Amino acid sequence: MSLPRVITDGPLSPDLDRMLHGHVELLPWSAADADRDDSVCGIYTYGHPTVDHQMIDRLPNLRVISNNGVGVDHIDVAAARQRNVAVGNTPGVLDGATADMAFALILAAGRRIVESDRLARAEDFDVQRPQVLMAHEVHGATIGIVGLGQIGGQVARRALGFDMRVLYYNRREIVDGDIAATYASLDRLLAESDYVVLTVPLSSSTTGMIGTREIELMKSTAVLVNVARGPVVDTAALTRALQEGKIRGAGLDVTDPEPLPRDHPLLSQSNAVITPHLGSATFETRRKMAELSVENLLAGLRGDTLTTPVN
Ligand SMILES: O=CC(=O)O
Repeated sequence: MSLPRVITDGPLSPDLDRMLHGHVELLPWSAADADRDDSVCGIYTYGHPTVDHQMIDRLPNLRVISNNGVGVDHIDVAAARQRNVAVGNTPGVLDGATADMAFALILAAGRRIVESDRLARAEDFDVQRPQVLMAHEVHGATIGIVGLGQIGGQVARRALGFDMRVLYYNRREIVDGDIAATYASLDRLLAESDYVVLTVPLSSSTTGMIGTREIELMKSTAVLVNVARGPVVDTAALTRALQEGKIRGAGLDVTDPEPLPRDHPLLSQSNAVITPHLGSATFETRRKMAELSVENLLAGLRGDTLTTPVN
């Protein structure tokens, strides 16, 4: 019996290869370039390849798009819905790892860890000078979480462990929430926070949410941390602000564009700590993401309800 055919952007991890073996026939992403392909029933997105309505239209027998990740800004979910194609993602399983990364960036940018590491390794480093690489404290500071969802909530829990005052901004205030966080307008949050952490999904309303005006509202000692999506921040405005010392630093797990071109000025800023989109990159979390996304894919191919459908 022939296996359902699924287009994917690989190479997939060995775990995923093992989980899919014997269940589906994998086709390379380039297979989607055909004018029309009646044989393809599924799309499995591993990185963040674009699935637009043209691609969906070229695959008339498509039943499911399963995304190995929570953000689905690269998938035209509305077009899929219109065609009755199920879309699945992996919410919940990566919140802790992504919040850990947010905190790693808070501490790294806040306490200048990367600069300190470079100094400790420098040829001419001899004795520690008293004023070298001074920073500001993380514990007891005010953190402003933009997007108190599942990941933002995990960031808040960690912040409370650091005795931080937690502000958050959402489109709507959370009533009866179980986290000791105070709702603030975005402007107030930006003005009062020492660490501003972005954990919102990318959408038309969050694209460019942090630009020149918003950065101007931030304290000159504040640090901006982005574990959401690069385009939530206006890269040119952030680069200028870091160059001019308008804010103290940035911790970025995501950038726009991603990756940054090798000659991008942001890469020369020592007050920016940049990691290449590794929020979920732990063995434990990636395993759970693989299991959930494969479960969604196989359910969709069978015509069953997905475990974690997008909306
Ligand atoms: O960026 C990571 C994800 O969307 O899961």
